[in-house]
This record gives sequence, C-alpha cells and structure tokens, in this order.
Amino acid sequence: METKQYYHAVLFPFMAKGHIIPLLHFAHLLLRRRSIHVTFVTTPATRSFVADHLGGHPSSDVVAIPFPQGIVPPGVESSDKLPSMSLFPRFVMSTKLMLPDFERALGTLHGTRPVDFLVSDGFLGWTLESANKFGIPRLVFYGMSCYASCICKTVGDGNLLAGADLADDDPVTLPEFPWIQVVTRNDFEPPFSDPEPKGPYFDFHVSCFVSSANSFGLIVNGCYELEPFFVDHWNRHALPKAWCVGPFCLAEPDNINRSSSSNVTNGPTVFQPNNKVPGWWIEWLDRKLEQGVPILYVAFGSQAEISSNQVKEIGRGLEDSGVSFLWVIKNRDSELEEDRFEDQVKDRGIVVREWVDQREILTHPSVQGFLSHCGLNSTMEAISVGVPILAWPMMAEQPLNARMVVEEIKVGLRVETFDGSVRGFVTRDGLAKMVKELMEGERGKKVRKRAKEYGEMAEKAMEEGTGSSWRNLNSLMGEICKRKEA
Ligand SMILES: O=c1ccn([C@@H]2O[C@H](COP(=O)(O)OP(=O)(O)O[C@H]3O[C@H](CO)[C@@H](O)[C@H](O)[C@H]3O)[C@@H](O)[C@H]2O)c(=O)[nH]1
Repeated sequence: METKQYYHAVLFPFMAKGHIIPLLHFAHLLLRRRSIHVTFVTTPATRSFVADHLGGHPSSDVVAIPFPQGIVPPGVESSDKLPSMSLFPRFVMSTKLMLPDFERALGTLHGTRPVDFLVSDGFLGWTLESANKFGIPRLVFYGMSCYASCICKTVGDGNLLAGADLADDDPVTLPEFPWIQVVTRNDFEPPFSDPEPKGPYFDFHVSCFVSSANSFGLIVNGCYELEPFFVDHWNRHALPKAWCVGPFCLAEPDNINRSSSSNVTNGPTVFQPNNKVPGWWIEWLDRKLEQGVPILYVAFGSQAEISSNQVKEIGRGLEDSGVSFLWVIKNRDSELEEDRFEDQVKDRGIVVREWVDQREILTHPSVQGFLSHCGLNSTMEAISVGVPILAWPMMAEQPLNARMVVEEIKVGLRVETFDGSVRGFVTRDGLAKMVKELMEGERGKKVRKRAKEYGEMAEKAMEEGTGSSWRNLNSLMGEICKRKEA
C-alpha cells in the first residue's frame, strides 16, 4: 500500500550500457506511477544517452558528475567504450573516487527536494555511505537474476571452487540445488574462479557485497514467477530482501498505459515520448515478414570481446545454417571478411554495425530466435516477448544466465563448444547445427512454446494494478514510507 503522495527517487547506475539501460527502464517504471520524480545521476559523456532515453519526461532530471581522470583512456566513461576489457577492474574500482562529487550532488538534491530513496548499482557499494549520511534508504541493483545470485552465494559461502586440483571444467556439486547438475569453475570469472581469491579487485567486490547486504533492498530485473524458488531462497538465506519488479524493459514509454489515472497525484497527465525513427534494418525485417521468412537475431550485448577467428567462424556458421539472420556487430569485432560474407549470404542475412534499438528488433514479428550472450538484459528482453534463445555465454555471470535459460526455465538451447567447455571455441558446424535446431528443429519448437508462455507471464506480472511486479513495487514503496515514518 502506498501511503505517501509524492516520492523523489535518485537512480545511479554503474557506467556500462548493460547497467545504465535497465535503470533507465526502471526510471520509466517509476515514472509510470506519476507520483514519483526521478533524478538520474550519470557522467558527462553519457548524459545525452540518458537524457534521450528519458525523453524529456517532465518528472525527470539528469545530473552529471565527473568521471575520475587519468585511470583509463581519456573520454572513456562507459565500460563498453574501453579499448580492452582487461581494463575493466581498474575502471570499476576508479568509481570509488566519485564519492565526494556524488555526495555533494546528493546533498544538493536532498536539500532542494527531499530524496526518499536511492537506487544505486551493486558495483557502487560506496554510495551506501553517502546515502546513510543523509538518512536516505539505499536500494541496490546488481543486474543479476536471483538464480545467478543464489548460485554465486552458495559457491562463495561454501568455498566450492577452492582446491588447486579442481580443473576448470570439473563439475562442482551444489548441495542446496542438487538438480543443477553441473557447474564448473569456468562458469565464474576471476577473481571468483580462482582457487584462493584475493587481491584489491576481490576486496573491492567483497566491500560491494557487504554494502549490498547492509542496504534496504535489492531490486531484481525480473518477475517472481520466473524464478520463484530462487527468490524465496534468497529471501530466506541472504540480505537484503529481493524485490522482483520487472522485467524492466516492459516499462518503456511505448508500454505506458496513458489512459490510466490511478496513482495520479502531482505528475503529468500525459507523457509523449520522443518519436523514434526506425533503422533501415527494420524495413528489411518488414520485407522478410511479408515473405514469411523467420529471422534469427544475433547480438552479444555491449561489451563482450570476441576473437577475430571466432567472429569469422560465426559468419561461416550462419552461412552454413541456411537460416535468415540479422547480426549486430560491435566495432571491436571488426574482423569479418565483410564483402565475401555479404556476397555469400546475399539478402538472406544482414550485418548491422550501428547501435540498434534491440527491443524494437526483438518485438518484430519476423524475429523467431535470438543467438545471445545471455547478458541479463538481453535475456529478459527476449523472454518478455516470447523469443527463444540460443545461449552462448561469454563473460561475467552469463554462463549462469545460460544455465537458467536452458536448464531451469527451458526457454532456450545452448551452442556446442568444440570441447564441451563453457568457454570453448564454437566451430561453424557446431553453430550451424544448433541454429538450425533452434529455428527449425523439434527442440526449437518446444523452447519456443515455453518462451511464449513465459512472455505472457512476464506481461501479466507487469500489469498495472494487478501484476505481481506492480504489486511488489507498491509494497516496496510502502516499506520505504514506513521506515521514514518510524
Ligand atoms: O546495439 C545495441 C546493443 C545493445 N543494446 C542494449 O544493451 C543492453 C545490453 O545489456 P546485456 O544484454 O545485459 O549485455 P551486456 O552489455 O553485456 O551487460 C552487462 O551487464 C548485464 C547486467 O548486469 C550483465 O548481465 C552482463 O553479463 C554484462 O555483460 C540491452 O538492453 C540491449 O538491448 C541495444 O539496445 N543496442
């Protein structure tokens, strides 16, 4: 039950597209209530990206604070712009230096319009100290599913990857989740996959976990129905309390129910987001739809690094598969023999080297499958529109997301690596075989049906007034109010 008339929320994501975008969607979710003012904190170089996404909503503001200089190449203020992901630890740890500027900004905001709650990224653990200084409750956003968080916690608490004799692909048993057959050291990233994790980067993460546990709540980009066992498990055995209030992407402006007047207090009655101009690839998708040709969408998020040999092999695998595809390539992965490739695939497939509106692609009716690295946002964006996934995890917690997609909720299949290892090379034959299976095979049919069911479930969870995610957000607001009034 909401008891307060008008809230002020400050949102502060970690500087990576995969972290900024979900909090922008979350901002829209808050703005849908029309009883919340959102201030989005970012850095100067990402300010226009953020402002564009907020679309000039009259109940939103953007505040930019400087990104620390001299630690990563000048001008890089988002991890996807790093020339190499080997700089990521330095990049993420340098954010601690933003504390004084953030605190000043938060103080000013709080003085002007009292801040009811802060939502900050799990990587920005130091923001808890600032929030506490002003008596503002901090909610954490880690960008992880409860499934992945529970596995990480159980592996960490039980020290299950310890032991120098444990090989990278040896199975590790999870006593709390015995039906998860195989988890390996390769499902985790250094320093967590090290036999004895230590060092400044590990300490940095531990301090983030401690801050998170001492925060007011954890907001999860998903709905309860997607992973009920793991949400309950987290809430019984870990802190802070997890609140499933997503999938956030379903709160984008196009999905705003402008006719509803519930919860309207002070905010605008109608919000018209910026009109989007569709990219040329959407016209291509439209043509394919007219021809009745199903499309595989191929994209690996904003920061995965793919070797040039692997990029070429993806091209060959797609060529051999015979399916039609739309492949988004980042500039870092520039090694495709493009002319030859485009000759070979003719109009059957297209390569896009621009920033696309991924949700616009995934919601296009011709898109019937998604070859994805399983970043949580891509995963949720696909599930929420019922598109099955061909999972190819590459880094971070993606191997765990891939397990959730394939083994737990069964809305996807997995690419086969040449040696069966989580991080092994994927050959053209292995890729072509699984692409065909997803798009044309019996197993593909089954996971497509499941994906559609989960998509409907996600839509329902987000329904205004009645959905579980909508009600969870209401309860969370109520808790924040109670805390304030206590
Ligand atoms: O041209 C593009 C490329 C990406 N996106 C969007 O960018 C986001 C990418 O996020 P995600 O799919 O999660 O991938 P990453 O960028 O790799 O995300 C990082 O952050 C996620 C959330 O913490 C983690 O789950 C991932 O493992 C981590 O790599 C998604 O919303 C995409 O729709 C676009 O809209 N257009």
